[in-house]
Amino acid sequence: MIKVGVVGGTGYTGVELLRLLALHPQVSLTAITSRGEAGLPVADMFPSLRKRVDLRFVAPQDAALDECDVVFFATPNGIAMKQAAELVATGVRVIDLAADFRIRDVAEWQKWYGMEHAAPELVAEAVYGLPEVNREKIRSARVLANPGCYPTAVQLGFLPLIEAGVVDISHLVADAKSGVSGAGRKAEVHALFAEAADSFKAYGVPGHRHLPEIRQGLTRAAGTPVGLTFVPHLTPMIRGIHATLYGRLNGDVDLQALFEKRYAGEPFVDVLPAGSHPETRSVRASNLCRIAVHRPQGGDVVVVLSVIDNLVKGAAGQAVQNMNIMFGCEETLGLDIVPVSP
Ligand SMILES: NC(=O)C1=CN([C@@H]2O[C@H](COP(=O)(O)OP(=O)(O)OC[C@H]3O[C@@H](n4cnc5c(N)ncnc54)[C@H](OP(=O)(O)O)[C@@H]3O)[C@@H](O)[C@H]2O)C=CC1
Ligand SMILES: CC(=O)N[C@@H](CCC(=O)OP(=O)(O)O)C(=O)O
Repeated sequence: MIKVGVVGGTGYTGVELLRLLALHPQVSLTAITSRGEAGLPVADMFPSLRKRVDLRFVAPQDAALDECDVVFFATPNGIAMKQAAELVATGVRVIDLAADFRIRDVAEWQKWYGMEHAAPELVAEAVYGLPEVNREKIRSARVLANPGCYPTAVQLGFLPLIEAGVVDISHLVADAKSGVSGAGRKAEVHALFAEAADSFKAYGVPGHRHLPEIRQGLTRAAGTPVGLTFVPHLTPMIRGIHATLYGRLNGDVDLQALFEKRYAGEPFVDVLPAGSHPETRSVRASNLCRIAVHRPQGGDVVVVLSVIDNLVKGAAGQAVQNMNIMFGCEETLGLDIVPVSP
């Protein structure tokens, strides 16, 4: 059994991790932390976990974390980088759902995240956990940087085009919409029902912190820097990301065959039949990314539609997928979920 700790068990990605891990046949949940709720039974805060999770919250520095095989950090940016080195030194593997280890250029990370990095030496060894790209490196990772939610949807949509060299990489456009749970469980005015419901808005147009992460992944695939415009939007749904991606084609190519071939054998990427329009509800609560590719009017613009559940393939599900790879489990273990609909 894999002994698992979760730092940040009271947040949205934390409780999503618990939902998935509670039924994972190879996992023994060992420590779940909260700063304010230490001592409280987890199921008292989340009745959905009654009779599934039989632990009480402990403090984030509790010694029980040292006894784990792997610790997930479902915490705000800047927390895992302070605790990871100590855990890794005692043989505990770390999976960070935040962004502390995602950007290889530490100066670039510090610019976007507005803080000094506490463990630059771990950034150098950390593995970026997008299994569809990095599966082999993930197996032996001691520090795993779980990708961001928008970066997951956008990279999976663009990668087949970039890897095949069929798109103009200097003018890529990613127009992405997220549900409100993307902002986390902490109280914030813009996420209040009366602010976010029955309304729709873009944000972060001059520059969102996921831009350097997406650019890093696409540049690696292209082998040369890409030009990307990324515009996130907040949409009044709870879960889900819908990314609409645009690029100019270099020549004639069978786009449907290209995408089907790239993701053949990938358990969590579903390339839909030609002409499809995926809905976020078709992946709700599952670890799937569903993709459709279009070439409107037979012109030279390709439009890719990519949908995920931000809390699952965009966070906790991908983190469990990475844990499965790191510990030699079947990659789909605990993640074989039929999406909830409606
Ligand atoms: N929501 C989403 O869709 C996605 C989120 N992420 C990333 O995952 C991380 C968690 O996000 P999310 O679950 O939404 O956030 P929440 O705000 O919902 O939860 C944050 C959690 O972190 C804990 N926490 C806060 N500060 C500290 C601290 N100083 N030390 C230890 N624990 C702390 C809180 O617990 P307590 O206060 O009880 O200690 C809480 O459990 C973030 O980095 C986020 O950017 C990544 C992809 C998608
Ligand atoms: C809707 C919303 O607010 N989304 C968040 C992004 C989601 C997230 O948590 O960011 P990471 O994946 O980097 O951790 C935002 O734009 O800040």
